[in-house]
Order: sequence, then C-alpha cells, then structure tokens
Amino acid sequence: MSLRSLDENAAAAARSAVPGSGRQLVELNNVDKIYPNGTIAVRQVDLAVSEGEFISFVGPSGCGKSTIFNMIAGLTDHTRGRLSVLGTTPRDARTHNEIAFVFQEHTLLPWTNLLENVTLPLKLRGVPRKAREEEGRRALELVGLGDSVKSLPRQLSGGMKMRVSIARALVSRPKLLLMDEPFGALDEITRQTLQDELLNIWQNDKRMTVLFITHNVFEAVFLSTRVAVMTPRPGKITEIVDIPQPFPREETFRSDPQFGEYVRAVSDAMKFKPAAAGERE
Ligand SMILES: Nc1ncnc2c1ncn2[C@@H]1O[C@H](COP(=O)(O)OP(=O)(O)OP(=O)(O)O)[C@@H](O)[C@H]1O
Repeated sequence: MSLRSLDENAAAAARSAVPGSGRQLVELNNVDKIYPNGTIAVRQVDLAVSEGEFISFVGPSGCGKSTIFNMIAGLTDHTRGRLSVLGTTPRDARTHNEIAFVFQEHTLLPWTNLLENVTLPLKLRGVPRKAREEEGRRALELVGLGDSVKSLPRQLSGGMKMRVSIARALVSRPKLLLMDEPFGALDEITRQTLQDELLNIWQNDKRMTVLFITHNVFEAVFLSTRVAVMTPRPGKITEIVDIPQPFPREETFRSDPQFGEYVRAVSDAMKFKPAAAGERE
C-alpha cells in the first residue's frame, strides 16, 4: 500500500473517532528542506492533516521533526515541494494568528504575572486590555490556573509553567497548535496529568488540530489519532500508524492490551530499515 493511500485511510478513520469537519488543514507534498549550510534536514515529506486530528511525530534525534514544524509555522521556508497550511502559505496562516506554538522551554517573562504573560500575544496585536484580560482568564481557566492569575512564574512548578505556556498558546484560539516536546522535561505523573488535560482541551474545542513532537512512544499512542514515524536524517515520514481508539481516552487505556499493540506497531515502524541498493535514489 502506498504511503498516500495509507494516509487517506488513516485520516478517514481518525475523522470518525474525533470531532471536527475533516477539512484538509495542512498538506505537504514531496517537501525537502536544505539549510543554507547544505544540511539536508528532510526529504520527500508527504503528509495530509485533516481538521480536528491529533498527530504525533516520533523519530530519532535530528531526523527533522522540528524542521517540519518550523516550516508549517512559517518560521523557515521549505526548499522544494508543496506546502499548504489552512489553504494558504504558512507565513500567511501565521500572520492571521491561526497557528500557535508550545516549546519544551516555557519562555515565560519572570517579572510579570500569569495573566500578563498569557495575554502578551494579544497585547502585541493591540487587543484592548478588557478584551485581552477576558481571553487570558478563559485560557488560564482551561489549564486549571484560573485562581492564579496574579502569581509570578517563579512561584510555579515545572508542570504549572507548562500549563501557562499552553494557556498562552490557546489565548489566540488557534486552529493549529504545534507542540514541540512540551512534556519532555516533566516527571511521569505530571506528564500524564498534562496529557489528560491537553486531550480534554482538544476534545472540547472540536475544531483545533494538534501536531505534537515526542520521543516517548507511550505518550504518542495515548494522545494521538495518528502517529507519524520518521527515519534518521534526511528525515522522511516512512509510516503513519493509525490509533483508532475512541475519545475520551480513560486511564484504563494505558494498561489495555490494545494499547500495547499500538505501542508495538509504532516501535516496529521506528526500527530503521536501510533501503536496498535498487531502492536508493
Ligand atoms: N538552522 C539550521 N541550520 C543548519 N542545520 C540545521 C538547522 N536547524 C536544524 N538543523 C539540522 O537539521 C537536522 C534536523 O534538525 P531538527 O532540529 O529538525 O531535528 P529533530 O528531529 O527535531 O531533532 P531533536 O529530536 O533532537 O529535537 C539536524 O541535523 C540539525 O542539526
């Protein structure tokens, strides 16, 4: 089965499992990225993402996961191929505030309170104070920090700082949320709590699409409608594993034999098989 038809089948299954219209949101066709120093970061990347999906990216360090995110977010240009985001170019989608990013590092301003931190993107856009504070409180409520609007970042644990980063991303009501290893630095219990909270937020939004980078196969399986598996650099998406488990996903899913099956499928797909001589370009 070709990657393309695998993609389409998986997207159809995902649409039946999650809210959302199924409208195509992100499309990469044969996309390459070569950095100015000659590094070929990714090659021939194909991916079609439907509205309302939750797709995780797994693959070895340096295979180009962040590069793909940066291209989708319009932070770096692709070198070859076709890339469309929300029916337009990535830069255009970003300037319309339809894309938000969450990184592993929380990048909060230490000297100002949570409400000011979360509403900063709105302030930079000139949204009046009252409107931005309403949105800021809403976003902090969503991540369970509605009572801490006046706290300073230094008063928070690592998990709480991550919640604030997520709130800051949600404050713009993005259609596409890109999360680059957001929970990588957290302990396992906090990580699982935040996974549950993120899934709740995503499900309640109905329309928001999430793309998520992780090195943790268990996390990828628990969260996602599909898991995109990449090869070592130059990275390419070699397989997309469908996780057709309905939402909401309960804690019991983590110990379900089916969960183990999905984890095995992703882990097997990650075992890099070098191309045979005849298959190389
Ligand atoms: N600005 C840049 N200039 C040159 N090379 C770069 C640049 N950014 C990334 N690279 C290279 O491109 C390749 C892919 O990097 P990228 O950060 O996308 O990988 P990754 O899969 O996200 O890695 P990790 O899992 O370690 O975060 C790496 O070899 C990296 O060194």
